[in-house]
Amino acid sequence: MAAADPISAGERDLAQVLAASCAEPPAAYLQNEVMAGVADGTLPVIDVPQVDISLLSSPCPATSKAEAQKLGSALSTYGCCLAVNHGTTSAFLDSVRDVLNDFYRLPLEEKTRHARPFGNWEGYGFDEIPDNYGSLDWSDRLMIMISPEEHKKMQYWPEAKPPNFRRIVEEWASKLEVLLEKVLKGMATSLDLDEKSFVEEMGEPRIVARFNLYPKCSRPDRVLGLNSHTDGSAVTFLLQDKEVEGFQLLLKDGQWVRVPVTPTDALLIKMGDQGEIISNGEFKAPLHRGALNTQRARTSIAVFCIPEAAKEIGPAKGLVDETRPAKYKKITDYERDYLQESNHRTLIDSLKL
Ligand SMILES: O=C(O)CCC(=O)C(=O)O
Ligand SMILES: [Fe+2]
Repeated sequence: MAAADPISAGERDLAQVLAASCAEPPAAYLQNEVMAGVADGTLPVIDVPQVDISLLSSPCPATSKAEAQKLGSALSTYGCCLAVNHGTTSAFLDSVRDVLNDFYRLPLEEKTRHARPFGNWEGYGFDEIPDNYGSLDWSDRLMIMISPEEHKKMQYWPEAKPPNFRRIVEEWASKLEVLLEKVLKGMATSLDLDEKSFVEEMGEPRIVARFNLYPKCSRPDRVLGLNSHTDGSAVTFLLQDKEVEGFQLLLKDGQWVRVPVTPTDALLIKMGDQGEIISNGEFKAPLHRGALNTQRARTSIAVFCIPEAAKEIGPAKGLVDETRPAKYKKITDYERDYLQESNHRTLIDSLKL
């Protein structure tokens, strides 16, 4: 649990001023050592497998099953895949990127009208810093629950500025609800489960959007935009920057790789810890991080799809029998514990049987 926010908003602004002037970042942001390969382009690039979401609901059973198997295989090998034909046009995704950029261009007084209060995760501003947290993240973020309707806290949603924010994000939320259901059905189908199985395990999903801005940084070899972590969600959708690369992933063999910028209308689908648990470890939540560069700020939007708080989450029934024991304990409201945990791997590890 965090006792107090050790870094004030003033210091955070300083980080951005420093970024602009290319001076040395404050010590609290520095990783212990130079991270060879993180920022200098020497890490290998992976070709993330593509999944055509429209084919998951093809009237031809062989076609939909084959696409579901592509999804399942990507999620078990890489913990992620690139979704195409996911029901949202490039033009609409550009308008989502535009409202993010318009928000971050507002003066600080305007953004802090939606500031995250101490003890909350929702709102504008940096994350609460748990005890024993490593180096700070070189990032600014706005985090809001975008679905279901009854859990939305509109005081954290930009209203008049930027003018289209609410309309665009609400429209995106309804598209993402539909996409989530298709992806959960595809995941279940790939494991030979009833297609509704994961949808039912999740209950009424909570969908949280995190609008990330990573300012440029003079020391991308010592500072991360986002420290390495797994997501606490079941499934995460990531809308990447169209031009600036920075998302990196740890493969099963221990190799960090760069994920290239995404084609304009593709969305990255990523497993979170609860996706790993529900699938009894068939799908892997990958460790990932955000790298920086000296030239340009980078943005991304991560959308976390989280099971209903009251639902008990554990390996899906159809995946456990005498020959395939449950690999994880059951848990309720994993997300609450996750948000308080400084080392996210420890939390899912504590559930392993
Ligand atoms: O910015 C990125 O590419 C990654 C974002 C992310 O992992 C997160 O917000 O959890
Ligand atoms: Fe993440």
